[in-house]
Order: sequence, then C-alpha cells, then structure tokens
Amino acid sequence: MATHSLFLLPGDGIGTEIMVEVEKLIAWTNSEGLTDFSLDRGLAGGSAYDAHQVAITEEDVVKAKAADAVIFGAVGGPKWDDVPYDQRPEAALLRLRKELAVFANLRPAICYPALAEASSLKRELVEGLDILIVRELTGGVYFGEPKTITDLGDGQKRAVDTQVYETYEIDRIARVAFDLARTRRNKVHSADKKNVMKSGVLWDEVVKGVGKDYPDVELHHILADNAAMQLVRTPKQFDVMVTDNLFGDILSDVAAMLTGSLGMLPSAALGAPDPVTGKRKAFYEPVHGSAPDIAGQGIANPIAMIASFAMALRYSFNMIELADRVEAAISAVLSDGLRTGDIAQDNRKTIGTEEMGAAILAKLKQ
Ligand SMILES: NC(=O)C1=CN([C@@H]2O[C@H](COP(=O)(O)OP(=O)(O)OC[C@H]3O[C@@H](n4cnc5c(N)ncnc54)[C@H](O)[C@@H]3O)[C@@H](O)[C@H]2O)C=CC1
Ligand SMILES: CC(C)CC(=O)C(=O)O
Ligand SMILES: [Mg+2]
Repeated sequence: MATHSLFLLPGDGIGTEIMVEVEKLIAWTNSEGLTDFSLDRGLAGGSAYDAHQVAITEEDVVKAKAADAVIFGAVGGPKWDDVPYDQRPEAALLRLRKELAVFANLRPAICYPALAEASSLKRELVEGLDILIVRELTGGVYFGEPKTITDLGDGQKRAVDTQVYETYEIDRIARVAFDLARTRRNKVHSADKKNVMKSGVLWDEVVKGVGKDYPDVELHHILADNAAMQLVRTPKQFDVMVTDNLFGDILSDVAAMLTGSLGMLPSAALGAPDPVTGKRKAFYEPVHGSAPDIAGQGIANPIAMIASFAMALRYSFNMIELADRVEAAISAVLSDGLRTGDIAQDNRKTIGTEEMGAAILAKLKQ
C-alpha cells in the first residue's frame, strides 16, 4: 500500500490543463522512489455539475476528507453562470475548505530573480521580494449568515452578506501567522478595517492579545485599504501579513502581480493538527482561477500549480529537500529564460503549459 494518499481535483478551465503537469511530476517522483503517493481523482465545480448536477458529489467530499492531501486546480467559468447559486462551481471550493476546516491559508509571494522584470512594478521594488499572506479561510463574509437577496417589490431588492468572526477563529489564525514569522523575519502586519467594522475591532483586539505571547515578533496594525496601497508602493516592508478571508483574497491577488503573474502564486490551506496523530487536513491550490479567457489553448502557466504541489511536499509530508528541489527547478527554468505568455517580457518567445511542465521536470531529473 502506498505511504501517502493524494486526492486530485483538477476542476475546470485551465485547472485541468495545469493538473496534468503535476501528475507527470508525481509519476516521476513515484517512479524514482522519492515519493510513494497513491492518486485518486474527482470532479469539482462545473465539471461535476455537468456530470452530476452538483458542484461536488458527497462521494468526492468523503474522499477529500480521507486523503492525506487534496491537490486542487481551479473552478468556475461563464458556462455555469446560470446554474443554481448553491451549485455554482465556486460552491465546491467553499464547501471543501469548510468541511476540511482548513482555516489557515498560506499564500507566499516570492519574486524569482529572473522575473524581477516581469512585474508591473520597477525591478528594485520587487527584486528579492518574499512575503507571506496568511489568510483566514473558513470564516468571515464568504460564510456568514444571513446571506440573502430579498425582493422588496417596485423593482428593488436587498442583498445581504454577513461578516462574522469569533475570538477563537482570529486567535488560531494569528498564532499561525506569528509562528511562521518566527521562521522568517519576525514581523507581522495585521490588516483589517477596525475604523469601520466591528469585526475589525475584534480582529485587532485578538491579534494584539496573541502578540503578547510572541514578544520577539514585531506586530504592526495596518488598515486593509492602506495595505493594498503599501503592497504596490513598497512591498518589501512586509514579511507576514495576517488578514481575514475577504481582504486576504484581494490582497493576495495584488501580491501575485508583484511576482510577475497570478500564474506564479501557490497556496496551502491547513487545518488544526489532530490531537492524536498530529496530522493536519491540507488543501493545495494555485491562487488563480480557471482563467476562461485562455482555457483550452494550452498556454496557461503551470508554475503556481506545481509550486502548490511543492508546498504539499513541504507542509503535509515533511519532504523538505524534494520541495526545495522542485522550487529550484522552477527557478532554474526561469533563469534559462523560459516563459509562458503571462510572464514574458520584451516580445520574448513564449512556450505553452506542456513545455513549461516538461522543462521543470527535466531540471528536476538533472
Ligand atoms: N480557486 C479557484 O478555483 C478560483 C476560481 N475563480 C473563478 O475563476 C473564474 C475566472 O475568474 P477570474 O476573475 O477571471 O480570475 P482568474 O484568476 O481565473 O484570471 C484572472 C486573469 O489572470 C490570468 N491567469 C490566471 N491564471 C493564470 C495562469 N496560470 N497562467 C496565465 N494566466 C493566468 C487569466 O488569464 C486572467 O486574465 C471565475 O469563475 C472565478 O470565480 C477565481 C479565483 C480562484
Ligand atoms: C471562490 C473564491 C473565493 C476563490 C478565490 O478567489 C480565492 O480563494 O482566491
Ligand atoms: Mg481569489
């Protein structure tokens, strides 16, 4: 029997295209005896809806919960704009995050040296950039109730989303951020909107309380709108940024562009360690979506997906050396000048998804 189980959910659009490249990589690490992964595959999002009229089947939710790690591509697309709201593709993702209770979303934004020119910011602003956004993933306004649209008559409607946080949810994500800061540059920025939101007031109070247990870590408060501005003004002032579900979603897309492209940003979503086994539920996915504008053309950048798999090696399986090797292979192909369209500079020749995946695998084999 294989030592570790992976459940693959490619999803929709470019999700399916980039997952193929990760599968090739896993086939190689397994064949070399570097890993011993068993693989199972399921459907999520529009692909599940087309097959079963649900965003994800109960069977696939059970498999996701049982796996040592879930590797997820991306879901969504205009094809499913008119499906019932609770079966829209994104519902699969939110349900999996909630049911796996993977509350801690690590979104590292690293600017690879060869890509300093690919960012929309000046080289000196992003060269050497290494920041980590720690996003709360299972609470806040994406999940809060009530969540309704009410018909008021006279052509008027009222839409309500509810932002809710409880102390324990803020406390546990803050501890993840402080613990990670200790392995980095000992600095945490906590971003909220305490000037206008009660949830922000509680967020700040709890984060400051947790900060007392980490006197060696510098804690800075920042309003989330200013955080967005500072990320593009002087991004290197940040080390770890902890924030809620909505602000983390937005701020991590901003951070992505500092690295050259949304196609570069991986993520890990982790649950609390099991009190008996110490194992965490874990969910790995690129930060980007299903990119309907380029889906089906074979031109998506697979790096965020492959780097998400590297995060699985690091965080779920403690295979640090192999994770380092995968990341070094990514860095090496970029240094060789290989580029997908999203990270190409100066009308440089570009390669497709498959060629980029193959080039990374070839570097790994060296
Ligand atoms: N985790 C997930 O499954 C997510 C799903 N979505 C869904 O994806 C769909 C499309 O959303 P968008 O707002 O367009 O966001 P998106 O992230 O799919 O695309 C935004 C832009 O970035 C480009 N891009 C993204 N990933 C890329 C890659 N790997 N290589 C090259 N270019 C890349 C796209 O071509 C597009 O121009 C929607 O249905 C949305 O709900 C959005 C974000 C996350
Ligand atoms: C369905 C969305 C919440 C996905 C997204 O944009 C994200 O998690 O970054
Ligand atoms: Mg997002």
